[in-house]
Amino acid sequence: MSDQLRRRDRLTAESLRELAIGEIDVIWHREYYPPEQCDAALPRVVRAVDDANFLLTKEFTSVGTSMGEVANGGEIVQRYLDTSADTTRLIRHDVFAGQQSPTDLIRLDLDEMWPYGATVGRHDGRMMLPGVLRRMTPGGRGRPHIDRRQIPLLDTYRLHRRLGVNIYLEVPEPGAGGEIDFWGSLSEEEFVALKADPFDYGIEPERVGPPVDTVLPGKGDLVMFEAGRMHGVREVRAGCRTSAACFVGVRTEADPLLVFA
Ligand SMILES: O=C(O)CCC(=O)C(=O)O
Ligand SMILES: [Fe+2]
Repeated sequence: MSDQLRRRDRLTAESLRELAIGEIDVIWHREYYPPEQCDAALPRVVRAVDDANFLLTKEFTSVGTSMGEVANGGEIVQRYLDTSADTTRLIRHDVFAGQQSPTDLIRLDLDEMWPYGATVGRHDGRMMLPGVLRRMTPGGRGRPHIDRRQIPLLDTYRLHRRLGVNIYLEVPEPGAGGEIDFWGSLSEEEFVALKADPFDYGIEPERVGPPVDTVLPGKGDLVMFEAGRMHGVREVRAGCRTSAACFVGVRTEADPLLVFA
């Protein structure tokens, strides 16, 4: 029996439904976002990421205060809600000026593909951040982690699943790192128990054994997966890895999908 992930190679209404109910594990849609548009936007993306002030980790940088930073609740939740609209305008109008951003494109597709549409997550009448831009430079990586559903800001939604959505604007040469690794099942509680520091987002790869499957995304590719399955990004050894990302919260099939980042 193989532990390999069950994949689809197009984002369609059907593959989205399969991923949302756990019949498949990954949608890897090559060149979902046109590679020439990646190249056109990249200089402004890099500038925005360089100007950002991201606190979660030194392993990558990100534009906007993101959900990962508010996983433990506290005062930063207000900053998250206070900055989400400005960050969204910055990404849409300054960074992707005159060009559709990957996270706007995915929101439209999800809204049209899901039977009850997709909407930005809200909290106390304010919008969550619907997308981020992320960058890893040489030495950057994402240690194995689970993106939890049971965190203060998401609790009231009682999500069944939390899907990670990434569109890659720039990738290292093959062989230079940046692969996404996936591990087998581990519950949120088991993951939290494994973490040495509750405020750290992930754990050291040495502690979790070999992955069950790996994806090496190319420029423009969309990779969408159940983020409740432990995953991580291998160290970038040369070149840079830049992505637009969000999460999709799944409730029942009759509820709109929720987009947040
Ligand atoms: O950058 C990636 O490929 C994966 C990022 C990640 O951890 C996620 O989307 O949850
Ligand atoms: Fe993640």
